[in-house]
Amino acid sequence: MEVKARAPGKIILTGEHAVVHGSTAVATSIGLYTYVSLRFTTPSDDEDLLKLHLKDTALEFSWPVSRVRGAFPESAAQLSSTPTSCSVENAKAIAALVEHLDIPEAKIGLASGVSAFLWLYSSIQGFKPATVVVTSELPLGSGLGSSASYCVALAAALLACTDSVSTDVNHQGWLSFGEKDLELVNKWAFEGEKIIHGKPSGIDNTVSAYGNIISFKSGNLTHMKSDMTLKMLITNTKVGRNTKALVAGVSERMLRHPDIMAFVFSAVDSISNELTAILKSPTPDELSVTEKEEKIEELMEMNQGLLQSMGVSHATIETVLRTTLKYKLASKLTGAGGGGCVLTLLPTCTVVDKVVSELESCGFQCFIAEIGGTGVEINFGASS
Ligand SMILES: Nc1ncnc2c1ncn2[C@@H]1O[C@H](COP(=O)(O)OP(=O)(O)O)[C@@H](O)[C@H]1O
Ligand SMILES: C[C@@](O)(CCOP(=O)(O)O)CC(=O)O
Ligand SMILES: [Mg+2]
Repeated sequence: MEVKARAPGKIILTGEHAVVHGSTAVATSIGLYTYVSLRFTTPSDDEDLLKLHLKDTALEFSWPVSRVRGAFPESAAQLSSTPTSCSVENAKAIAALVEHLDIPEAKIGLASGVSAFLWLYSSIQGFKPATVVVTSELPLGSGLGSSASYCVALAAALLACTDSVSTDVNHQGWLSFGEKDLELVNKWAFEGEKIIHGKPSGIDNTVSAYGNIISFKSGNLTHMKSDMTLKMLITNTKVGRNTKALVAGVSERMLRHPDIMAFVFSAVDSISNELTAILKSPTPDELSVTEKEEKIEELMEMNQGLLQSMGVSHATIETVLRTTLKYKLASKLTGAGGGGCVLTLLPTCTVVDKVVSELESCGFQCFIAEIGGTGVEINFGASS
């Protein structure tokens, strides 16, 4: 049996980092996906291996299933219907399995992704031999939620082959999950994100699982219906960074300056609430599209200022801000910052050629995001 899952990346329009501390954030899925295919070994394969092939990074790992089973001290009974956090003891067992892989130093960030795989696989599928192949259209570690889409696609493919969800294996083409099953996929993906991020808010896996535009606060999601067409330019500064370290840095700043940071997070909450109101209000309303765009630009600028005060901007992000401002366009970082990607709102009728070529001359990569669209889906047709 073979199943494939795909889960989208995301952009955070407002509220990153503050959302980890209880503020509202607004995010939307984008049309770039991570794909996971899962194939169980058949007796004719004569293999007793669990294989993970990370195609984009050209890395392939395998473990004898007996070694994986033996490594877990709290030998995981199959837990597929009960999303469970990885205990300290199990984390140590996983670390030992990952240490043996000799991941090249330049790609060591992948170790947390491999650890998340081992936890999700052993918890949901137990200790069966299989081959799992991962490919992604998202740049890794750039603020577009590659970690969440990886965890959501993994959880979806793994759960699709259990009795914990009800799926139609005879369906041709891409298939969405029912509401309860989607909730289960999302909860498991969150457990994977915890291994990669340390302290995720849950917004990234939630928007990847559900798709479209959402507002999110303290673990609760609100689906948003908006008739406004948002066009965003994404500029990848190509400066690598790690979400876990940036989130930890903001928490440390909060411990040093609790009163100030409480105001910063509260201001971000208000920004996200204003954005939500603008996006939800019907057009034509008392506000024209142009007025709405101007308000969104101002909210993005204010959010960027607050992200700077959290300490997560970067010289390259500032270069993008300065460059786009020359063309009277507003920008903000998206995701964890510290490099990664920057969003620029493209109001109706904006001509982007000049700003894009200036940004590209700085060595950045620009593209226009396809916003919204479906969340995670599965496909039982092997070749689709
Ligand atoms: N396609 C993938 N294959 C393997 N690991 C992945 C993949 N996508 C994401 N990851 C894991 O997620 C990490 C990047 O996550 P993160 O720092 O949160 O950045 P972002 O989520 O913004 O891309 C990678 O270093 C890796 O551990
Ligand atoms: C910084 C944060 O708000 C978003 C991180 O997104 P990304 O991993 O940089 O794509 C963290 C979180 O919400 O878990
Ligand atoms: Mg991430």
